[in-house]
Amino acid sequence: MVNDSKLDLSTNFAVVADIGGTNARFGRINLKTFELDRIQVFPCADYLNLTDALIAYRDQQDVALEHVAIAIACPAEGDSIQMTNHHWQFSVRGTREALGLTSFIVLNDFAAAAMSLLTLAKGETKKIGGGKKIESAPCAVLGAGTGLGVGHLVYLPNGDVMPLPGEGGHADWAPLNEKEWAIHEFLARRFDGRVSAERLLSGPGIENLYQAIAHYHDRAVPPLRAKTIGARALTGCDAIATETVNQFFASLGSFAGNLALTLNTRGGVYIAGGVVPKLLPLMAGSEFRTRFEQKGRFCNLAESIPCYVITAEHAGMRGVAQYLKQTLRKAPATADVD
Ligand SMILES: Nc1ncnc2c1ncn2[C@@H]1O[C@H](COP(=O)(O)OP(=O)(O)OP(=O)(O)O)[C@@H](O)[C@H]1O
Repeated sequence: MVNDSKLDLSTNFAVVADIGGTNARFGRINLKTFELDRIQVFPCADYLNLTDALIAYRDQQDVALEHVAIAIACPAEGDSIQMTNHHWQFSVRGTREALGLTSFIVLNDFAAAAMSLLTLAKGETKKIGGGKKIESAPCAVLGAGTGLGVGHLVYLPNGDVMPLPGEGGHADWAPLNEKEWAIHEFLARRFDGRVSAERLLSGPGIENLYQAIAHYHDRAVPPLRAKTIGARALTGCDAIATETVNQFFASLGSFAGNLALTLNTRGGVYIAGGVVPKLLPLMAGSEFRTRFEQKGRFCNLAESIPCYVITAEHAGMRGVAQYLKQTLRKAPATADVD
């Protein structure tokens, strides 16, 4: 997290954003009520840089750019920010000065996704399979979008929560059967000998999987966008697309189960990102949960941990707002922000 900031309890509104490799989502948060309004989504590809996108948002929504807090899909630890799956890069201080901002806070997008878990109402998640959530136990959140994001949320003894961002989407992918080894071999040739989980478990990953599975069956297929593959799988008109989505969910289950074991996430494993909600009708019949639980001597632990797909709108921006809420609460209080 980078905080170039004079945000305090006297502030009324902040602009918040959730910047992914494909979509930049903006909104305005009321810092007294924590309500989000003036929401607008821009394709990142339409803007040269973040500053231009922020200016377009300001002009189209008639909001003041004074306090800005963003979640972005890359490490956010120093002044220099470079997106992983898009060309935008900027200096935190340079952006604050160029836009004349009073405060500018930059979070990793999965730190925000982790904070968003605190805001989820009952109807905003869909449970996949069994297991029972233990309140205040660690949670994991992963999200397939342009990339594969990973974060965790832990509860501290003083009642605060701490989001733990990371780069878990870039951990090695582990094949588990003969077909997966063939997929691994195909993708290793494409990606310089190493296959990270993101190479399968993302929108571009679905496109890679489609080619790899066609190759496994000795079939020639055209390069298709993830959206088309997803649509074909949903209608059942393309057997390779159906197999691709099934493979996607099987590997997502294995990966989610690895996160559950790594941090003993008895608070649950949550699935964010734009891809899974679009393919949700195919998830229940997939191998997702079987593979989540297939953890050898620790299958009982995996079985006890629930999985949820986040179906809430704008969870990333809500996560940024939740982060601001916790930060402001800790500031020396002269006013009530709740
Ligand atoms: N119907 C669909 N089925 C499968 N994938 C889809 C579908 N529609 C869009 N996608 C893929 O979803 C991805 C974009 O997802 P999302 O909106 O979560 O991205 P993002 O938040 O900008 O990215 P990130 O945060 O991962 O950098 C694109 O790779 C796109 O190809």
